[in-house]
Amino acid sequence: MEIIEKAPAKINLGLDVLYKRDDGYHELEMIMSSVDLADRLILSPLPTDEIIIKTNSGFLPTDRKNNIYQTIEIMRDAYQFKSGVEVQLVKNIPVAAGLGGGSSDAAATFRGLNRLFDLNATKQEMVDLSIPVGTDVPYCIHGQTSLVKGLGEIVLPLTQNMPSCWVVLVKPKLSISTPKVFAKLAVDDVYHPNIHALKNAIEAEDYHEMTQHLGNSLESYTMTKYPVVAEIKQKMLDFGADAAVMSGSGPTVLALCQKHSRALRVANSLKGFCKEVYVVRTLKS
Ligand SMILES: C[C@@](CO)(OP(=O)(O)O)[C@H](O)COP(=O)(O)OP(=O)(O)OC[C@H]1O[C@@H](n2ccc(N)nc2=O)[C@H](O)[C@@H]1O
Ligand SMILES: Nc1ncnc2c1ncn2[C@@H]1O[C@H](COP(=O)(O)OP(=O)(O)O)[C@@H](O)[C@H]1O
Repeated sequence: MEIIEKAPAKINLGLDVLYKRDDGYHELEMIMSSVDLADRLILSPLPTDEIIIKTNSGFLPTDRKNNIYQTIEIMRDAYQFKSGVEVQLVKNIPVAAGLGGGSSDAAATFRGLNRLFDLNATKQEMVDLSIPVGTDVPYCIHGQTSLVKGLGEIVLPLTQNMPSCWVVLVKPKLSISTPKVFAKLAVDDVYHPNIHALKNAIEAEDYHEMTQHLGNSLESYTMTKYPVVAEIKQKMLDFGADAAVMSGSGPTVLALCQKHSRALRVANSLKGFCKEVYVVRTLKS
């Protein structure tokens, strides 16, 4: 028996860093949504108790460092099934891009194991178990446009999906260290996007108003350190995107376009500049 699960990329339409907590982490308030750029996982049971991960990506660990591996161990512990599992991961989401690929793979593994072994786990039970795997996993288990708070463990689905549109994703060839970004952030000085206006615009299904409120507190530090990120955003706007913002801790920048022709124009204009350019759609839950 085989189970196939899709693991869509997440985007941060809004990311506000509220303050630095006593434990050193930063309290966040975010609006997250998902797009149809997705990894694919094929899960099957094994006669032994092994966990085997096979992937087309040369860069990923296939041992306990992989979020999929950790998820299988956590679910096996919680639901006491003995069987081993093989997961074939078809990686389409760029790694370490601010698109939550690893977290989405973990969420797909929770869903897939639930189906494969008839575990009857509720969404909330999976969310509770997922927190140690990664801060974006609870959102990825919910999977619909949400207000996300804390470090990512509080997920409040909005009453509406984000208005449907085209999303252009551009990832420069850069690796950005998330710990470094947070460590260097001047918290008292960051830009605070208006997350509540963004939430209200989405819930009112007002595309134009939504585009006015995209924003990311981490953007200005990253753009100063890596000017190419600012250049990508500016080019997207110059070529007619309705709005553009960096996703998560970057370096991917996303642009929203209502018209497909406009999205193609933005994408084509950036292809000579960056190798990794994707034109995708928003997802409906
Ligand atoms: C910024 C976000 C938003 O979706 O997205 P991505 O860029 O990963 O997509 C996430 O909160 C990224 O969380 P996560 O992916 O868990 O970050 P990690 O790499 O584990 O974080 C490493 C380090 O960054 C700092 N950190 C991280 C998250 C947070 N809310 N406050 C922090 O101060 C901590 O020092 C932590 O040890
Ligand atoms: N299944 C997985 N897919 C992607 N990355 C993974 C996975 N499991 C563990 N990782 C590790 O997690 C790190 C962050 O990956 P990813 O989720 O793609 O980034 P981001 O949080 O920026 O969106 C990578 O350095 C990678 O080695």
